[in-house]
Amino acid sequence: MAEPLLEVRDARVTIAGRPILHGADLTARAGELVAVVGPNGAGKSTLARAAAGLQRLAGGSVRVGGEDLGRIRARRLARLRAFVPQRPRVPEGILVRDAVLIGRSPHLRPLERLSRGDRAAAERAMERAGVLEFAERRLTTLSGGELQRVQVAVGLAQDAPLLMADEPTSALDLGATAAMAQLLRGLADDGLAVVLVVHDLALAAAVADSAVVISRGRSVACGPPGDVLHRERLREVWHVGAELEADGTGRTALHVEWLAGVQPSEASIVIRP
Ligand SMILES: Nc1ncnc2c1ncn2[C@@H]1O[C@H](COP(=O)(O)OP(=O)(O)OP(=O)(O)O)[C@@H](O)[C@H]1O
Repeated sequence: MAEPLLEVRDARVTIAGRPILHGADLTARAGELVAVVGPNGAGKSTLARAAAGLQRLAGGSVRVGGEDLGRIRARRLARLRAFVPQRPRVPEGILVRDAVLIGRSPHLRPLERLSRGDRAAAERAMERAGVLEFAERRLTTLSGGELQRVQVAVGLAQDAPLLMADEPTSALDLGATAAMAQLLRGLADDGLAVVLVVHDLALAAAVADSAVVISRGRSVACGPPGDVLHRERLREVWHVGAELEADGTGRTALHVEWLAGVQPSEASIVIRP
């Protein structure tokens, strides 16, 4: 089996004195799409940020391309992995095309100008993410869903063998979600290692080779989505009666007992008055 492009072992993260991750594992190989799933606040984004080198570890290890993350310099790390954040910072006045071109910066030497090849790579990334039509718009004028797709284009422009995307479909409509699913699956089929943090379990089951379930700061299961996202686990981790159905052709459904009455003490989301 190919060496993992990403290997996170027993990751521990403490924020403001509070343990947020206490034992999370995540492995992704070239050609593989790994979905990271779990309830709100479980630690998925923290795990993805730690795996991307954007969150300091209090324990455990992250290896990217077989090397310890702490030993990889920033510019080289940016050529090895692209990270599409859940909540990107949107600078005033920047055009979409220029934002995507920033994705090329890890490939430039200091003060080196963008080449024709860089511009072509940015155009390809915009085309693949379906954002060419917004190329001349300012980032601040985009809708939430349009902006998410632009963020994916920025990540693609990096041309890194490992792409991590934190909930890139959360603001997308059904058609745009399907297009994103196809794009991410296509990237994995092209040989990238893709890590997708996602809430939609039916989507995860349709596109992912494996799913890592995060619950209360730990990875509690890892394997083919159809195996790990069984009824008992959905009850145990999400506190809901639900069943995943997959026919093996990329068509999936999540049957949820929406009104079955979750005990308030069990609910992962508590709405306070
Ligand atoms: N900077 C921070 N300061 C304090 N707490 C934080 C900070 N960042 C994350 N947390 C807490 O860490 C926990 C895990 O957060 P994280 O964003 O990783 O969860 P998640 O699984 O991605 O959740 P969601 O599905 O809601 O996006 C949450 O309880 C969150 O409030």
